This record gives sequence, structure tokens and C-alpha cells, in this order.
Amino acid sequence: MESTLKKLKDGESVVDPSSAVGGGVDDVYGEDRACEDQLITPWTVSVASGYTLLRDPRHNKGLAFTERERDSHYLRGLLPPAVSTQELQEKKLMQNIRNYEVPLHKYVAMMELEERNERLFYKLLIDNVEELLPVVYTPTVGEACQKYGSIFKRPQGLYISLKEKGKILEVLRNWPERNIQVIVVTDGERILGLGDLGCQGMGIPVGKLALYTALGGVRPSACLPITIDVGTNNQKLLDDEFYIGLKQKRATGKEYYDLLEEFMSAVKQNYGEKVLVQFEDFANHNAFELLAKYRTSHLVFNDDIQGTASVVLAGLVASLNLLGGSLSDHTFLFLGAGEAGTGIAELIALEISTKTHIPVEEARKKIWLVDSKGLIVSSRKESLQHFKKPWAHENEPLSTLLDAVKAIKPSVLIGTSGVGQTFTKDVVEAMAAINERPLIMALSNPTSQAECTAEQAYTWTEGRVIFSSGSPFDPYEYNGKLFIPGQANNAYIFPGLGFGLVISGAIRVHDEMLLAASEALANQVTQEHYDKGMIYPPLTNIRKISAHIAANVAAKAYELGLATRLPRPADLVKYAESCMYTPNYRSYR
Ligand SMILES: O=C([O-])CC(=O)C(=O)O
Ligand SMILES: [Mg+2]
Repeated sequence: MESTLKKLKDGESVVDPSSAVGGGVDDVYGEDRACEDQLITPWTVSVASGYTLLRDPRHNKGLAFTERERDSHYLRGLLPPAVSTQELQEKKLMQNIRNYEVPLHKYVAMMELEERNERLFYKLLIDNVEELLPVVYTPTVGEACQKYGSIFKRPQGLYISLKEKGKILEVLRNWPERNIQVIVVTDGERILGLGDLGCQGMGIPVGKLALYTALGGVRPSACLPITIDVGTNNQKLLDDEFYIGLKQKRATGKEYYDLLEEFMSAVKQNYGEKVLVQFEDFANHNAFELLAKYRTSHLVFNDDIQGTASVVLAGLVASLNLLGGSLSDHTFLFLGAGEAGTGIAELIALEISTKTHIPVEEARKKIWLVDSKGLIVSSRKESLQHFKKPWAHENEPLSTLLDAVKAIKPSVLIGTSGVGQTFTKDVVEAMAAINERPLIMALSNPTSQAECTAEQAYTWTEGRVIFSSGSPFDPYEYNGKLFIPGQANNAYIFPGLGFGLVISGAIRVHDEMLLAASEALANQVTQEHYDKGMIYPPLTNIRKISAHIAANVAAKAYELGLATRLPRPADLVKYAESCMYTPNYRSYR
């Protein structure tokens, strides 16, 4: 239990042992046990009725309020006479959404629904996941972030800018929900493969958390999207009169790290040890450092490094059912040596090392990376950023991806560079010449940044490729056969991973939990899927998949002694399922 914190004159907080009156994680707002000089937020709870009830997205049911509810909650006359079911509302809304031709219009319609009727929003998303994921998530969310300034109506989530320096704890206390379980935070510097979108990156934490609820079952009220605004280096945004963020170049160095330190401390102080912080779409130069800095003291993971690694590893493990052999029989080549590239590479090496008992340094030798300067080789070691150094193996320098494919002869080619159309016809044909069944993953998002399209991959390999991409592609028919591309997107992993951490009360994320998540996902691919050439299960069953991932992650947390929810439930899959949020309307007294 933490002792009560006392404010000093200079605004700094220190633990004051003399006022140790309890409080701690269960009384983070300190209303009950605060010492007198501690600041509190005077939240009140009241029963919504009438007009206020209709305007409250968490409780509004629109036409689905029953006659009895309309009487007892002062709704008579405020609604037209028809009484609808949630199913009928869902049918109507899906019709409306399908009528929009422009994806961004569908996105806006979905966001408006979330603001109006939260349960209906989640019901729609859960029941139509394959159709609506590309709307609220990749690729449309990318366009939404680019145009956030003009589609912005009401703020979602919390904005913490340099202006809030020294006051972050107070800002967190302005958020109306107290029991937060998951925070997704970005600083907007590397939004998908679209680059620096500054404060407009908020679409990403909002979208990721919608998936935490719809795909993972975390209650919406326990989710908090946060954007940290330290400026932007995107000149177009700085010149845009409608830009919603700070109009200044990005703060860096000490100023940046001090703000993040204040943020991370305030989060732990306000929500306790068990709040999960997911770092999302930070630029490479900060992502690795923030993860290294906070992984030993906070419950954090970086989705782009670790979530992406876990989903790709699952696909690779599943693909062995189609290709035969083991992971260590393969040679891997990456285009892109940033967060995703090196994160995936490291997890593959860890898995090979775990399975074969060879040292991880040895396992790394099966894995090669190409960055913007060519193949990463030992002669370049001096000038490489630290996260690339482990991948500098002995070979002559090669400047193009095509030369690297011809020299390294990989069986698996993975694109994580954020640059579209870089798996050219020559590259893909070279993969097809080396391998009977080449495995190609074009992971960069959104669709415009994909290294190649599904159609290109299937036609250039004459249908022999096992193909996955980060953003969705439709099934493609080639020579009379239907090919179903997999979506190797971290969306398969983070909702279940996060849920597993939450339900076990985990206090740290360990790499073995990522392996556990991968394993659970790979186990969900059935023979029926393999027969169709798939290495990921369909997203339609994602809640069941998430429950299995959560259970495996939680089991690992208990095994490692990192779980605090005791005693350990006997059947973790059943337990995970029983904890999941469901969006069906509740009846009101
Ligand atoms: O958001 C997505 O679709 C996957 C992801 O983390 C990224 O591309 O940064
Ligand atoms: Mg990301």
C-alpha cells in the first residue's frame, strides 16, 4: 500500500510518512482517506433520467427503451412511439453504414454512434467484426488521423501536452472514470506508416481501445486513450489553421523524457501498479528507449515492437503445418529494421532458442535485416543504431533488397519498413524461384504502405505464396482457386494479451507472455484453415481466440509469480470468458 502523498510548495510530491492514513490503489482519488491538504476531485454520482439519459452514451438505448422504462425514467414524449429491439437497431445501422461509399464517412458514422449509444456501437462491431474492423481500425483510421482536424467534433480521450507539464496528475484526475485498466498512449510521431501526425494521432489510441473492448472484452469505461503532444515536425500540420495540436517543433531530449517520466509516474500514482500502459506508434528513437526504461518498473508493452512480433510469430509457427520442418529450418529476411522488424526478429530468435536450446545469439544468425542503406552486415556495425547491432552478420555489403534476396536465399520475407510497393515483381519472383512455397508478409500499414498487394503476391508467384499483410486484403481468385490472405496485424494479439494481464492482475509484461500469446493464437488455426492455405484463424471468432490468448498469458503470469489476483482460477479460459464485457442492453429499474 502506498502512503498518502503530500504536496510540497514547489509542486513536487513526496511520500509523507506522518500522514500514512492508508488510501493506496483502491482509493486513488483519496476522497475517503485523504489528509486535509491533499487535492481531490469532487465527483458526484447521480441517476440519469429524461433528456440527460438520452444524451448519456453509456446508458442511452434510443428506441429500445421499453414502455415501462419510458414511464419510470421520464422519457415519455422524448422518443417517437415505436419501440425497437437492439437487433433491429443493429440492422438499421448496418444498412446506413453500408450505404456510405466513402470509408471515412463510415468511420464518422461509427464514431458518432459511439458518442450516442456505446452498447450499440460495440454490438455492431462485435457482430460484424470482419466488415467493421477496416472502418474503425486500419486502414481507415489512418485517413481519419490525417484529416482529424476537419472531422474533429468532440474530443475523445485525454490530451497531455507540454502545457500540462507539472500538472499531469491533475489532468488524469479530470478524466471522469476512476477504475482504468488499460491506457493506450501515443505521441503521434509515427502513426502507422504515415509518419508524424502530431496530436491528430489520437485516432490510434481511440481505435486500439475500441478493439480492446470489442475483441478483448475489457469494459469501455476501463479504457483510456491518451495522446502526448510535444509538438510536431510535420510542416503541413504546423501551417494548417485548423490543426488541433501544439504549433511548435517536437520537444526532444531531456524536455521530452521529463514529460514522459512525469506521465508514467502520475499514471502509477493515480491508478496503481496494475494499470496496463500500451505504447503505440512512437518513433523508433523513443520507442525502444521508453520500453527499456519502463518495462522493469511498470506494466507496459510496446505494441509495435512486441504485439506485432507476437502475431507474426504465431503465423510463422502455424505456417509450419503447411511447410513442414521447424522454425530453425528457415531463413528470414526483413525489409525494415525499426520497431516491428527488430521486435519480430528478436522474438523469432527467442522462440528458436527456447525450442532448440541453442543460444539466442546463434539463433539470430538465421535472421537478416535490410534497412534504407541495404543489408545490415558486420562492416556497418560501428554506424548502426543500437537496436540494429545484433543483426549485423558476416556478409559482403549489398545495397538492394533484390540482391539481398538472391544472396541470403530466405524462405520467409517480411516487410516492416512503412514504405509501400517495395516488394517489387523482381523481388517476389526471386522468392518464388528460391522456394516452392515462399512465405511473404507485407506488414506495413495502412494499405497504401503495404509492400505489395495480395493480388501481386499471388500472381507473381503463380499462386504458390503463403501471404499475409498488416492491413486487410480481400480474398483473391487466381487460376480458378480462391486464396485467402491472412491479416498479420497486432489486433489479433493485444486485446487478448492485455485482457490476460488485467484478469490475472499482472504487474509486469515478460517476453515469455508474448510467446504464450503467440502459441495460443497459433493453436486456434485448425486443419480446415490449413486446407484453405490460411495461417491465421478468421477474425469472426476473435473473442473466443482472445479468451484463449488471455488464458495462456494469465497462466504464464501466474507461473512467473507476476500475477496478483489470487487464488488462481482453475479454468482460465472459462474465467476469461466470464469476465468479458458484453454489449447487450441491460434492463433499467
Ligand atoms: O495499427 C495497426 O494496424 C498496426 C500497427 O500497430 C501499426 O501499423 O503501427
Ligand atoms: Mg502501431
